[in-house]
Amino acid sequence: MAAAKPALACANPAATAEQRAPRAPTARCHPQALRRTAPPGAAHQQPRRRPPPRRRHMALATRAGAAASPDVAADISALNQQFGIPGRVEVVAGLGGLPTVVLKHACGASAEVALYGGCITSWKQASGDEVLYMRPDSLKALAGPEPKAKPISGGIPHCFPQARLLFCFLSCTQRLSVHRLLVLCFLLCCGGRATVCVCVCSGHAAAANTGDAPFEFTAALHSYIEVADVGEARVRGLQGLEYLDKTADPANPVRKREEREEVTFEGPVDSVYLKARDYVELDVGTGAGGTVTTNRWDDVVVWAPWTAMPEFYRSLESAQFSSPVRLKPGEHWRSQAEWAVKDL
Ligand SMILES: O=P(O)(O)OC[C@H]1O[C@@H](O)[C@H](O)[C@@H](O)[C@@H]1O
Repeated sequence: MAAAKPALACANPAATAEQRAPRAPTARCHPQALRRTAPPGAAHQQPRRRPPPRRRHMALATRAGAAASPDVAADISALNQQFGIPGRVEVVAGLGGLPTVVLKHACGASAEVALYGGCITSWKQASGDEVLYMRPDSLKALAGPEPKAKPISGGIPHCFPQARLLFCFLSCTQRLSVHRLLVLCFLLCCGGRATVCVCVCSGHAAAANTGDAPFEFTAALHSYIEVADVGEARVRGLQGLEYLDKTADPANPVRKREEREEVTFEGPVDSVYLKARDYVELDVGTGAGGTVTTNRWDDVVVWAPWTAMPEFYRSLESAQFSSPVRLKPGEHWRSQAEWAVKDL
């Protein structure tokens, strides 16, 4: 699994010494990304050995408000009888004190999911390196009083009508027997009904119309990926696609065709690539990067704000934007996105 490799650092043995060495800090680099840059040689180290995991699992139908109660621990323990996944799950007070589910795989990779919006707020590689970016302004907003007025911006928010402002329910568990990944399902009820499944390196989104009228929506997995060097970051896999350029005026996007093999960032970018391929990669500027493989998401959004603040992240999203999903009563929709960190 890609998660076993050092995050966002070049681990390609064939790379030159210059390519393998961490890049010198530049004024345009985000400090967090720099701290994560692997030291020379680290790319070849084996992930730290960890003690055998305790087998603990997650609660069925756990209410967000009860997430930290002793009952939850009991539920988790009971579920351990049912599933034999190599890892453990904990419910903690996460960002802004929000109830957050932590999934830890035996290989060392982990993910954190805030029940507020079902937002994935952290995804760490086996090496401990964080892949996702959390916006500092978002963290400040989360520290405010309830009810939350703003969604979490950062990590991987689930864009679905109203979903980012709702607390979700931890709904069920399942085991992927082939990959033996930890999987959690979060249930968001809003208009229709959406289920978001998260495992350590992939996500499923599903929606069902449980009402008695047709239901239409757009949706996205709005993944924020932190980059080490914005000047070196590039996205591949978009050449030849039509896209809506929303940079100048989001309400009146300009339709264009992408001629570049690699999309680079010299200023703000806000583009919706239409009918995109199911594989895109973001080279973060270290010779490695994040890849997204999708199933049944039509579009890809590349969004890079260019603010006065030194926020160097890129949002590479799987989206259903150009053709809204229309569900009749009783119908359902399902899609999948899988993220990985690879040498590119
Ligand atoms: O809601 P957030 O996380 O602040 O992100 C907003 C941005 O999300 C992007 O998906 C859109 O393309 C941008 O137009 C928009 O500004």
